[in-house]
Amino acid sequence: GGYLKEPELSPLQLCLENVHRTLQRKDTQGFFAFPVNDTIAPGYSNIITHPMDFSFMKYKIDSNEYHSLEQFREDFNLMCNNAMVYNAPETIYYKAAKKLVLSGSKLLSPDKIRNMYRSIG
Ligand SMILES: COc1ccc(OC)c(-c2cc(C(C)=O)n3cccnc23)c1
Repeated sequence: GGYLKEPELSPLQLCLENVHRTLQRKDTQGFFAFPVNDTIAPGYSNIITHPMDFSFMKYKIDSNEYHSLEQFREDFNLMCNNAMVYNAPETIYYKAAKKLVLSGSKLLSPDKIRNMYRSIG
């Protein structure tokens, strides 16, 4: 809308926005909404070499950096795995990541991915 040129989203981008929104809704506490920083997580940047969070994934969708659903799933799994590397198993972050990665594995199963590709033609 409006007079400024808004980039039209491709079918894959629209599909990724939907998947991203569905997964982010499960992060009710917002632990995965933004990058983890060394202030709230001491030594984080020394331990986690490839940080990932939902805001960065959204940026990558909108800048058309994902060329497949699988590439998106890799970033999602990276984000959850980072939390299970940095945080001890008894922490709320580790437990939230474990639950989130399970949700993602269901939503992004090979069968679900196949059906999504069929729907975007
Ligand atoms: C307590 O409130 C918040 C708010 C935002 C957070 O990350 C964006 C986090 C957070 C998120 C994480 C993760 C995901 O490892 N974390 C690890 C240690 C300490 N804090 C966090 C916690």
